[in-house]
Amino acid sequence: MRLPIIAGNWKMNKNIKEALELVEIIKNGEKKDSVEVVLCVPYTDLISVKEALKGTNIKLGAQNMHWKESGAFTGEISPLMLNEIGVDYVIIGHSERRQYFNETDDTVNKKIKSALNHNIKPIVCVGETLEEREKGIEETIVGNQIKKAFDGIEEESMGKIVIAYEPIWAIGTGKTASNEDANKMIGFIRNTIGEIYSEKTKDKIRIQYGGSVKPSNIAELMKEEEIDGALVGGASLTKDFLKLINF
Ligand SMILES: O=C[C@H](O)COP(=O)(O)O
Repeated sequence: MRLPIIAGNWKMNKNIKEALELVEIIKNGEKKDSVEVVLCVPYTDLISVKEALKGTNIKLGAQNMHWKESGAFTGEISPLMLNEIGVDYVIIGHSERRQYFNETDDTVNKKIKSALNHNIKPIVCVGETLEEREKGIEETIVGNQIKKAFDGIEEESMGKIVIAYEPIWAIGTGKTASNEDANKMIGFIRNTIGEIYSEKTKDKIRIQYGGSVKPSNIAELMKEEEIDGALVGGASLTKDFLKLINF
C-alpha cells in the first residue's frame, strides 16, 4: 500500500504575506491522515512557511536546487542551504526548468544524487511534449528520461524518491490527460523502474500525476491503480488545495 502524496507547486507565486495566509487556511482546514501533503514554495517563502508549519505534519519542499554544496554559481541555492531551513522535499527536473533554464537529464541526475546525499527527498519530474505524444513516442521519451535520471542511483535510495509524470501539454492548459492515459503512462514508468531495479522497488515507488489537476478531476484520477498522488500547480494557490488534499 503506497501512501498518497499531494504536493502543491506554487511556482513563482506568493510573497511572504500571501504565503502565510494560505498556510493558515491549509493548517486550519480538514486533512485526512492517509495523505502526505507537501508545499513546494518559492525560496523566499521557505523560512517563513517552515516556521508556520511547525507542529503540523505538512512537509516543506523547494522547487529546485544546485547539486554543489557551495561555490561561484550566482543565483543558485545549494542543498546545504535547504538543509539549514529544514526542507523535506525538492522538485527536480520540472518541465519549466527543462524548457526555460537549460535543465538536462544530466543535471537532473546530478541534482537527484546530491539531494539524496543531503537527505532531501527528490520529486523527479518527467513528461513528453504534445508533439512527442502526437508522434506516438511518449514512452521512448519518458523511458529515456527515467533511465538517465536514475543512472548510478542505488536501489536502497529509491525509497526516498517520488516521481511526477507531467505531460507538458497538460500543464497550466486546462487539458488533463485522460485518467486512462495517465494511468497507462504511470504504469509504464513503474515497469521501467522495475526493469532498472526490482519488483519490490517497482511496487513501492510513488508516482504522481501532474497537469491541470483540480478539485473536479482529482477523485477520478486518484481512483486509478497506478496513480499515487498529484503535483499541483494552479489549483494549489488557493483554498481549493484543501479540496485536493481531501480528495
Ligand atoms: O508542478 C505542477 C505542474 O506543472 C502542473 O501545473 P498545473 O496544475 O497548473 O497544470
